[in-house]
Amino acid sequence: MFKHDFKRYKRRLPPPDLSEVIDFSQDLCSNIVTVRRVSPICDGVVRDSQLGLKPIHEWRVYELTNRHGLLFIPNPFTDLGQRYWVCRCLKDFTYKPQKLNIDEHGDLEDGQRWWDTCMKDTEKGKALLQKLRWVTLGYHHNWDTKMYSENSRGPFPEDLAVLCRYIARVVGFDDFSAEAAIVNYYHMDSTLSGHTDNSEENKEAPLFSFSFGQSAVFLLGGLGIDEKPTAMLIRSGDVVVMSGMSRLCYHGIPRILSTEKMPWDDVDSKSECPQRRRCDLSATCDAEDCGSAKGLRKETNLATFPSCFSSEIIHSCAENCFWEPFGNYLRTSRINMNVRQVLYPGVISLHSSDEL
Ligand SMILES: O=C(O)CCC(=O)C(=O)O
Ligand SMILES: [Fe+2]
Repeated sequence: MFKHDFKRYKRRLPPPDLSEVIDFSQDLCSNIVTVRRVSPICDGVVRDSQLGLKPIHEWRVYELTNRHGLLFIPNPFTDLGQRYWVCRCLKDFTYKPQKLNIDEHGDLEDGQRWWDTCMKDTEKGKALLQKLRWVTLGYHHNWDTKMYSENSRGPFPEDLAVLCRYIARVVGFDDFSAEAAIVNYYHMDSTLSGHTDNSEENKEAPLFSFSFGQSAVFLLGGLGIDEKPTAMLIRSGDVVVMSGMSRLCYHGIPRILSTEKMPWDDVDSKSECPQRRRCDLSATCDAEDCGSAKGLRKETNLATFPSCFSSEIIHSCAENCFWEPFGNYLRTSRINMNVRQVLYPGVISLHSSDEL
């Protein structure tokens, strides 16, 4: 059943019927029996820092009633918050010590950075932009053995760990610790076939999935491959939490859907930077009417971000001329940050046999 639906949504011609795909951006009414609304926990979690997220009382949190523990939070991010993570995924998570799928291709010299090389406006740069498919952070996922190892563990970005810890507390998980992530980069024809994520020693901890850019059809099946999956539409900014029983369920992405309008397009269209120059990281655009300025600069108050967030990125990504290449990338791409806890609470390393 999973494979059958996967093929149906993947099909190009005739295009699939999307009427059964749950769209959480609509106010869901009670005729969708498979979804219930749950309350985010504000008490004790509210703090001055908003981390590029909307205030918690504005969040909606849904749970699938047929797959307990599958939580869906339609875009809790501010526009600046989304831009921040997109810049981190494209500019900062894409060089050593992170692992990239293109590491073995020999396209990048030692020390050369993927995003900088892609932005050089050369044929090679353009081709390289399309080649990046995944990056691993923290404990690097080994695609062959499907095992993590102490020998293949890098630092986990503190800002991403803080974001996950915050969202985890709002949905009732007090001791989540982000230790591994796969960042997936999809183009319009990309798919991710049905799989379960069970490489983690601790399979009880939830998994957090953040998506930016083009939309996607997300299928969540049962523990086995034969159950009919539930189809959900994931839009830019949406957060999916796989916890409880849903943590080990089959899931996959049969289709990327092109989205006419991105959350930040309103800001963009009103506000092309008149200087048409790229603000570099060390200088924010000083053009008075750089449109970015109006809506997004207001959000760059560093008091609302913990110090582990990059203040350079916070300030730069509010500027449209800095943001432009990132926004362009997203017009035909989707980015998904898939974050897992690997170890049980209180455990500091894996007890794998290769360490003994
Ligand atoms: O792209 C997604 O939404 C899902 C990615 C995923 O399932 C994974 O990385 O294991
Ligand atoms: Fe997965």
